[in-house]
Amino acid sequence: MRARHFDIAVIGAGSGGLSAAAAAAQFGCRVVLFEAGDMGGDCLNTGCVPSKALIAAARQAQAMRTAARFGITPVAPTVDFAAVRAHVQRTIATLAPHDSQQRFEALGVSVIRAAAHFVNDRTVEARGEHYTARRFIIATGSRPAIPPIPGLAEVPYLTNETLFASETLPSHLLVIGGGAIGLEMAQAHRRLGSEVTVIEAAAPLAQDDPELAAVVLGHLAREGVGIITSAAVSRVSSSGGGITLEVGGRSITGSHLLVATGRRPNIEKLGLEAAGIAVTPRGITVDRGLRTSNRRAYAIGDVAGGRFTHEAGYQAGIVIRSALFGLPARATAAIPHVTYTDPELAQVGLTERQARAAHGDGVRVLRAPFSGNDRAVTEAEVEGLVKVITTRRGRILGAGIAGAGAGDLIQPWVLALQGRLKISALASSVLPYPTRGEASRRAAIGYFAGLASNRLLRHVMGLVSRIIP
Ligand SMILES: Cc1cc2nc3c(=O)[nH]c(=O)nc-3n(C[C@H](O)[C@H](O)[C@H](O)COP(=O)(O)OP(=O)(O)OC[C@H]3O[C@@H](n4cnc5c(N)ncnc54)[C@H](O)[C@@H]3O)c2cc1C
Ligand SMILES: NC(=O)c1ccc[n+]([C@@H]2O[C@H](COP(=O)([O-])OP(=O)(O)OC[C@H]3O[C@@H](n4cnc5c(N)ncnc54)[C@H](O)[C@@H]3O)[C@@H](O)[C@H]2O)c1
Repeated sequence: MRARHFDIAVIGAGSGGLSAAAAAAQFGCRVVLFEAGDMGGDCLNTGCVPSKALIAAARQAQAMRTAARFGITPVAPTVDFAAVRAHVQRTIATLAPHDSQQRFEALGVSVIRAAAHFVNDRTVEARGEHYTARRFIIATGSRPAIPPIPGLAEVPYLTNETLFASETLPSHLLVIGGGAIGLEMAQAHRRLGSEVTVIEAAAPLAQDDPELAAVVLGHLAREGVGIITSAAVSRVSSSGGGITLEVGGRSITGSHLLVATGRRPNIEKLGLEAAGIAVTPRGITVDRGLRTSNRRAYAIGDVAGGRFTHEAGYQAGIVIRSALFGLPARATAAIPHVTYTDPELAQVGLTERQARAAHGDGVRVLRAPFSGNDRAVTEAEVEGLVKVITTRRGRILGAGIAGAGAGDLIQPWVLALQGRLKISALASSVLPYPTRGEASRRAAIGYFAGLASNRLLRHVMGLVSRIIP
């Protein structure tokens, strides 16, 4: 069979694959892009976009309930779930053209709407045709990992792949898994009017700084999200339209069940063995330049152990630099992450625990609570804090923020880490008043608070005051 030849073949048109295909096409390469499902992948269709649209609707409902603190009569909102769902679907439709087949074809990319798999180390097959390429970029993403809980396979359960198409608001949503999906969706459903119970096997938000996570978890508890921690679900069953979980000797019954217990990389149907591409259960094995064990092939995004859309996009840039220009490129940037609960939880670089593990006691921990931030006070949203970890000499190791808008507020810290700025750069910046961002500067200034007790500095100041009376 004669193969069609390209410079770059990209498998998967999600966050990583689309970024890579667009960049390669813009540099004039002949690019083929394979997509087995919907253009845009998880993020657009069943991930970031619908989840954030649902969260936005839920925030409006909550604002109506809690308006009394501003002197406005609070009301119990009437939630028209079909209309909420329509808002979610409309949001996807609004953003879809950016990821569409038409847009990519206009960029010069050959888009093949079919599953692709390797037949040897330099050829993939899709819909019975062969395609060769100078370089391959595998960006096939991940899918929900379903735990082997007895009875689970026999009951109707939701995952992120089905949740946003669901037509009824659950009266009681059970959620297995207290990670990002579990808690974002738990709060959104609670605010829209569901009773919600989350069952987490270990600790919720375990990737984050416990001090910051506690701010979010405390808020969720006050809003009525039930979270059962360190608990294993031993059995799942359904009867009379309800779903029952056996958890630590007690039974909890809900109307719907969401399983949000992590991800599995999409590696099984790719013919990776034929291509000499090594894998582990965590995904395709890559080096720091994201190259696989087949030197013609790279892997990016969730299929290579990634977790976030911006991470997949960043990795696309790294492999394009390497594949097109042969430039040595390594994925070394600190990847921030944000959990879009309210309050939000954001982190970049090391948490306090990670910093102490790496640097021992040679770290400084700087904090600025939002209760001391004028804008937060005017908006009656004073929960949370900025927490920054530096070395003794003021090198920034990491920053975390729990509070309203944390995902936006973390951005100067991303820049600071990327640009290797010292804490003095943030402390000396002039920020507009009143903004929540001033809390970051306040935390940075905290680094210098210790200087007032520095004996040498006080001695010098004493001398100066004698010379210049
Ligand atoms: C509910 C939810 C909320 C999320 N929220 C956020 C968030 O707020 N912020 C954030 O940064 N991240 C978020 N994520 C994570 C984010 O969606 C993923 O990290 C991101 O989509 C990964 O991009 P990717 O390119 O690796 O994979 P995907 O975007 O999943 O794309 C993979 C594509 O490959 C296709 N494919 C698979 N196999 C083949 C094959 N053999 N041939 C052809 N095509 C194939 C699939 O159909 C899919 O379209 C969320 C995830 C979920 C589930
Ligand atoms: N805001 C964001 O950036 C965002 C939002 C949603 C999802 N995502 C990404 O999507 C992916 C999936 O998210 P997720 O929440 O499913 O995974 P996760 O890894 O964030 O959390 C899964 C949770 O489930 C728990 N768990 C596992 N097995 C369990 C069991 N049998 N019983 C009870 N609890 C169990 C784990 O201890 C963990 O806390 C992640 O990569 C995440 O980064 C990101």
